Amino acid sequence: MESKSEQNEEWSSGVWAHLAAVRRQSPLVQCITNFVSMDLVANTLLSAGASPAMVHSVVEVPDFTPHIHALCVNVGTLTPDWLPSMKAAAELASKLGKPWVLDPAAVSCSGFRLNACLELVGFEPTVIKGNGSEIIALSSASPGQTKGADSSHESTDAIEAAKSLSLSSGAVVAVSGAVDIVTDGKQVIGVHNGTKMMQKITATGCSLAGLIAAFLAIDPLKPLEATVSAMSIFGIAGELGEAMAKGPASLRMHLIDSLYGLDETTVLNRVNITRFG
Ligand SMILES: Nc1ncnc2c1ncn2[C@@H]1O[C@H](COP(=O)(O)OP(=O)(O)OP(=O)(O)O)[C@@H](O)[C@H]1O
Ligand SMILES: Cc1ncsc1CCO
Ligand SMILES: [Mg+2]
Repeated sequence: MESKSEQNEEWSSGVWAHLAAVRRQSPLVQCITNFVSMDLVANTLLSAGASPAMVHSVVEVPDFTPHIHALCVNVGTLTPDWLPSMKAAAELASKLGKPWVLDPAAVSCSGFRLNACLELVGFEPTVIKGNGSEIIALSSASPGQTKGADSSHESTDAIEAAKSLSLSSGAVVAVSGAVDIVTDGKQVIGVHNGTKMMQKITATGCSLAGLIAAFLAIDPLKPLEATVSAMSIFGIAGELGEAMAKGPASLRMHLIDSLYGLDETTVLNRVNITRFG
């Protein structure tokens, strides 16, 4: 049986290899994301070495989506006129075998949003990334209590919901929080990187979903590993950023700078990943 630190060492080299591949290959990531998050998602992707494109219109999907390497769909500010482009892009990405991420942001806000997310799950996302409350609501297909975009659950409260959603949808399910949880329905991995203050910057979860899409683009056959790597890298950037920050606004800036400047030694030293169960 491998020790915890041996397991962590194995993960670390994979995490660095994934970031290096994103920087080398600069995958094109189409993002249909909410108004709050567009800027931070795009800047996160650029700092990681990927190429973001916020292409939203349904009329552009047939021309553009065939050229992308991955797609991220986020329903955070959903209105009825946005849903057709999300569905069209998701359907085409799936048909063309391109990885895509669904972020069911604030899914509990309304029946409209919950139904939209359930429809999008039908287009077979590669990864579903939400916070604890979002994953619990989507997994049970019932809204429960809502705090809007914020979570009222710990990510670890959502482990069973995440496993069940993964088995029913075929997607890898990622739950962000103090410990980021990633599961394919069988394995459950915990990523312990990150810092509490990241919750105080709006759209860090949305940016993480975009980053996961970039990591899927460079390792599409290993969605669990690519997702774990993206979560660890984003968390490490947050940890380094916090050391320079005075509060959330400067953490936002330092997080982006830290992501841009990450080197191999820092990544290998800071990755903190364990298996659950
Ligand atoms: N208590 C915590 N300790 C460490 N890291 C945290 C903590 N809470 C959140 N994070 C990190 O913050 C990032 C965003 O996660 P969070 O769960 O807040 O997303 P979210 O609710 O979807 O955010 P948003 O909807 O604003 O985009 C993740 O990288 C996560 O690991
Ligand atoms: C604050 C907020 N409201 C809808 S989406 C969003 C960004 C974080 O999900
Ligand atoms: Mg979110």
